[in-house]
Amino acid sequence: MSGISVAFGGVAALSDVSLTVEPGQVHGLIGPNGAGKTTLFNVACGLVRPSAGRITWRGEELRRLKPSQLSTLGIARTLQGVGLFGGLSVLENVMVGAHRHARAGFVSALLALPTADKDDKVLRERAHQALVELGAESYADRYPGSLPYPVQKRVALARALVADPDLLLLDEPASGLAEDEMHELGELIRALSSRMSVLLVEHHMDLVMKVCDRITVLDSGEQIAAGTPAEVQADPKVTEAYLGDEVVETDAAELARTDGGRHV
Ligand SMILES: Nc1ncnc2c1ncn2[C@@H]1O[C@H](COP(=O)(O)OP(=O)(O)OP(=O)(O)O)[C@@H](O)[C@H]1O
Repeated sequence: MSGISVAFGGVAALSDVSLTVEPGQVHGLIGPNGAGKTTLFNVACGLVRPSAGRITWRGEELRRLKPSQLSTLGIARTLQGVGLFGGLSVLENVMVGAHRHARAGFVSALLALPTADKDDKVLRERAHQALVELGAESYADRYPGSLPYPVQKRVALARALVADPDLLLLDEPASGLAEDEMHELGELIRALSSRMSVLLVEHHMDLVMKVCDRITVLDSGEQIAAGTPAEVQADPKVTEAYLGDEVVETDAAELARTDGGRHV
């Protein structure tokens, strides 16, 4: 993505931001609250159309990118909300992510032609493998609503992985996870980078520093730093941006205490 700008109702959410995810690398996108991370992530998913800038994928410019194009482009994503289908089993949810590997079209599936049957078997097998990779195969027949949040997150990740993407977009995959689950997630993301590139939006700094090859830092819609984890950590502009954020959070916590926490 280069020179990306986005404005919501005249207010700039992103100004001239550029970011390249290199093949086989994990690229972190960080910044304090309201920095513009989700907005940039949504631009990459085709959910938000930038007012300026270019999105290029494998050397070709993607004009008017739509979320529905992602799977054909070899791009998969997980969103902040888990977004599983409540009426489908875990296995079926994951199968939805694998549909780009189906050879039969919608019509033959509808008419239950033999190709569709064969496809169904292949997709089931792929989905099962993805669940095994995420250690969630024992939940295959359960429904998402009955599962703990961390398991739902794994299923959502399995659904993204089953498409065998070249680029995986992850928006806050560690939110709501316990320390050991976060550690496992870190190992998994590192392992994934041998077969795909990853763009990771994440608040947990330990995780970001551990798994990313490169990091872009946003603050108030502007790119304030980019580089390796060590370079970014040593950048005074980054420390300053986060300090401001902590002061705001401390104020909020203080307010909650003095107000008995009723309004915060
Ligand atoms: N749909 C929208 N309409 C109006 N303003 C928006 C919209 N989405 C985001 N914004 C504004 O754009 C700015 C960037 O928001 P964004 O959610 O991208 O930041 P973020 O870095 O992801 O924040 P957080 O870490 O809190 O999730 C904020 O000022 C936010 O209020």
